[in-house]
Amino acid sequence: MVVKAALIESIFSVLQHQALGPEVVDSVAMAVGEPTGAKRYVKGHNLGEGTYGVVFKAVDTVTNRTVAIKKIRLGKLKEGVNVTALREIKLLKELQDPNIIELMDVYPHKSNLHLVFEYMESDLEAVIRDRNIFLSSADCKAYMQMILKGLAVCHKKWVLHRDLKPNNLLLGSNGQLKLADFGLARIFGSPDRRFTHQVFARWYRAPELLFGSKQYGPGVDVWAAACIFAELILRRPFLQGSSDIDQLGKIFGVFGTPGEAQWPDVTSLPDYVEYQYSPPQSFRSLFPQASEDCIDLLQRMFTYDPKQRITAQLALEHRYFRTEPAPTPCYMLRRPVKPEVHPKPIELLSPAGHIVFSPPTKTRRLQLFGGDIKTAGEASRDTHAKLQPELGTPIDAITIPMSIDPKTNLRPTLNSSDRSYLKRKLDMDIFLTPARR
Ligand SMILES: Nc1ncnc2c1ncn2[C@@H]1O[C@H](COP(=O)(O)OP(=O)(O)OP(=O)(O)O)[C@@H](O)[C@H]1O
Repeated sequence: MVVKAALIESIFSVLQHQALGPEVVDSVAMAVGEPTGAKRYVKGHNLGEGTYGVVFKAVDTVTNRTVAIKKIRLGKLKEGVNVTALREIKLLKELQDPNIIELMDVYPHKSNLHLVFEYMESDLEAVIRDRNIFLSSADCKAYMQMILKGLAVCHKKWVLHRDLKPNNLLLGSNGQLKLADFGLARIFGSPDRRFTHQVFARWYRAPELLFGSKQYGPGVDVWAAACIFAELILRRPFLQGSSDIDQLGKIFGVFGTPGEAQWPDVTSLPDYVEYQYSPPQSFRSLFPQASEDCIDLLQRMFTYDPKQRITAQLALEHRYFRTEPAPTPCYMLRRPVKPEVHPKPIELLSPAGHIVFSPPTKTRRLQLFGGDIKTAGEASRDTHAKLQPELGTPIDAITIPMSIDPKTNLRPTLNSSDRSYLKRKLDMDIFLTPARR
């Protein structure tokens, strides 16, 4: 690990005093002997932009490895410090595991902090969306096992990820899945510790969060993992609410409105409101192709009462992972078709006649402009229809229902007011509550 603990600690202590700016951070780096951080990497193209910063591809000239560098503005003195980066560094330092993204280096440059990660080829969302990939039950089992292994490690170290979703599950060239994007992660453990409930992209939010719980635990990550499990099986996001209230409505429409017997504390949650009674649907009807073991595990992960919801560790020990078929070895998992490998960029024609090129690596940011908005499923079908002759492979008979909210054409993520609320909240949290070691 190239990360210089001393450097990071120095940055932490400098930033914790808040009276100092980015120039001081640079001089701290010099003092601990790493003035050439930025010079070590040859910058490549942008890989994408997340809520907290731009990520670009680069080559490490010392090791010759390809890396991904996340550039995060440290912020001006009067704006306060961007604690997201600090949080991510601090937690990733403690979490080293084959199923968790490796933070290889950290360096300040100008007024930005750069986090250097191992480069990952793709993500689980690209797999789920790629209609050329048939996901067998052994493949789904392999992905779930890797997700739960990564989560179990986080929870064992008292870390909640709080932003699990398919595009935060990155895939290496050997098919290995790794949990990434720890910008919203938090230390948990103290029973009276109160957290913000504005975490997770809506479709992956546990019902206790939607009812405003501030004293939640690792069950929120298990619920999100269950949503991803269902998404792998169905090949579409499972519970696609268009607002928080609608999200709860979608959950209750599927699993039934919870009563006190099923979830004893539900009525005392801060934002609890009574919903009209809906009966539960049977898991068998929701997942007709799934095995009994698979359904049993899904049911345990989708348990309403967070206290009774299965833990990531116990989920890993569930018989689903011990019975046939065995999880596919990761190097045998099919990788999504990368747009770069096509002879020409993927084209999507908008109704108004504009040619819209898909982003080089990130189909999930797909947004059409001019005229009607297509669903991602329609766009994906168009894309494949165009590519089929070039690929030479017939799009087989598997019919995969693909639907993303047709109104927005996008997966919901945190909105800007959520983000500024979070930023204020997290700024306070990190300086007021020392992390558990
Ligand atoms: N280690 C990595 N290797 C390759 N690409 C990466 C890596 N880390 C991030 N990326 C890519 O960089 C882009 C931005 O990632 P980032 O984690 O900052 O945000 P995000 O997950 O896309 O969005 P959000 O912040 O809203 O969750 C994404 O396209 C992501 O796939």
